[in-house]
Amino acid sequence: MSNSTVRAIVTDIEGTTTDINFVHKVLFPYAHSKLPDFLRANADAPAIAEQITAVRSEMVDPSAPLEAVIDKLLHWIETDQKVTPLKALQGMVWADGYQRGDFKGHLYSDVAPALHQWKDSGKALYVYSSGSVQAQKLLFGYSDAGDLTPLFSGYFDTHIGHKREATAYQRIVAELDLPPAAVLFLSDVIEELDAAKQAGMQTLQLVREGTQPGNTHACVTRFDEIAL
Ligand SMILES: CSCCC(=O)C(=O)COP(=O)(O)O
Ligand SMILES: [Mg+2]
Repeated sequence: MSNSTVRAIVTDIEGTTTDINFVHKVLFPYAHSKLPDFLRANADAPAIAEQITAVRSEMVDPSAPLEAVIDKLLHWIETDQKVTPLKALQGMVWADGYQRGDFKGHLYSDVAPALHQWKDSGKALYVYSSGSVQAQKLLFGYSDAGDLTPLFSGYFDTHIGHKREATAYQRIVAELDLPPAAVLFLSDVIEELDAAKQAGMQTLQLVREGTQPGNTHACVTRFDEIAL
């Protein structure tokens, strides 16, 4: 694929830059095991109390005890719910894991060279993931290709909207202050690509191992197949 009209690239993480197995078999189990004690120890810290309040607002009983809040969060992890307060708390717990060297952020081997090349050729790079902005910065900051955060001009999470809704992409494009057609969105998930296309963005599906290709968006299997 060759396209010189692209001025900015917005990339998804899970299934696009990063193996789904890293997210589901390393990050989610780590959060599942550490979150209960993290919350018990830090529930009164303002940044954490704010997220606990946000979880309670999603529960039938808004004054549910902390242990019920923990059970709710563990259920959301087990069922891969993209709920904003869960994502914020996961980011806080993963910070400790990255800093201790328990794991590094997985990137497919083609990702870092392509990001460097696109940045060097004047493209602005952004991330849009359901993981919190903190979690995104950690994954790219402690990645197995080194600290890639200087390459990115910005990060978006579910505070801007949900990834299957066109309004989220309209807001992203407005923040980038570019025409939608000058922005390329990369993802493995057809519903996300459909929403981005509805907002006027260019789209490209990453078909990594195990991804089902669709037929409504152009596809590549690796970042080095994308010539911009
Ligand atoms: C930012 S790393 C953790 C990813 C995550 O929590 C997640 O739910 C994956 O979401 P994505 O939008 O990247 O598919
Ligand atoms: Mg994805």
